[in-house]
Amino acid sequence: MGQNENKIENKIEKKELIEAKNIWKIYGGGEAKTVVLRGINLKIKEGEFVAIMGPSGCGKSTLLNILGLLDVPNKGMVYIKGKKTTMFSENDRAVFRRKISGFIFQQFNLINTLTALENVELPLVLDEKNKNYRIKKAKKLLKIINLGHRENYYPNQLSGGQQQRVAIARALSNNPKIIFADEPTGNLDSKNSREVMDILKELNEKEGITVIMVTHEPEFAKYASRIINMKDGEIVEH
Ligand SMILES: Nc1ncnc2c1ncn2[C@@H]1O[C@H](COP(=O)(O)OP(=O)(O)OP(=O)(O)O)[C@@H](O)[C@H]1O
Repeated sequence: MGQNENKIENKIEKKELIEAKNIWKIYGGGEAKTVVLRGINLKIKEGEFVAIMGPSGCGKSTLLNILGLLDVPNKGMVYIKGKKTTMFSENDRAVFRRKISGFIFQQFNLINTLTALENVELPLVLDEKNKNYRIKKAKKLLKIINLGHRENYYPNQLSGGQQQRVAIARALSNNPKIIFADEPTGNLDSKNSREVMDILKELNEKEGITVIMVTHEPEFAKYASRIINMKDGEIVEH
């Protein structure tokens, strides 16, 4: 088969990785009732880099958490590779979060009493990988993000940009297929932000990892292959 045909086949084979159908999220009741998501419909294919944008409070993080199975909607359905996630057991959801997904947050969420190396190793400890494998893998990942020389530093001895890179290495330790990033540059200056975005872009382009990222910043949304704009709990524009 020629190269062109191969390319076409790859295109056809790119499946729906995540589909959200009519997602509603409502907090509280009575006067305190807040409708955060109002019937969101969304499809994300394998290998996409999607940026979710919109004003503060419009429901971006809530949507990301629901797509990443960290949270559940009040109504509607999330499908992972066509499978209804309501059919997932609590264990299936945990496996999806631990083995298929990597999470990156604005606040880095590193453990301050663990070194950079130990932070990256942690998901592998939870995954019961042996010590040799863990250390080898964590060292390799720290090298990839150019922090090999800081493996024994604690988070408070690292700059914000370095901490976020450690958090990325940690998110990569389980070879995830999808990275969920919630304002990954929110606490970084523009130089460090660009570095983090370049890493995400490279992971997407070279490793084929699907990236779903919430951001405020149009400059960084441009790294994505698709931008989804939200307003008041709805998607207003793809
Ligand atoms: N646990 C909760 N209980 C009640 N309301 C909540 C809860 N979590 C979020 N909300 C509300 O849901 C709305 C959407 O929050 P969300 O964090 O998804 O917005 P966002 O678009 O990510 O905002 P930002 O850009 O400021 O992070 C907000 O009005 C928030 O106050």
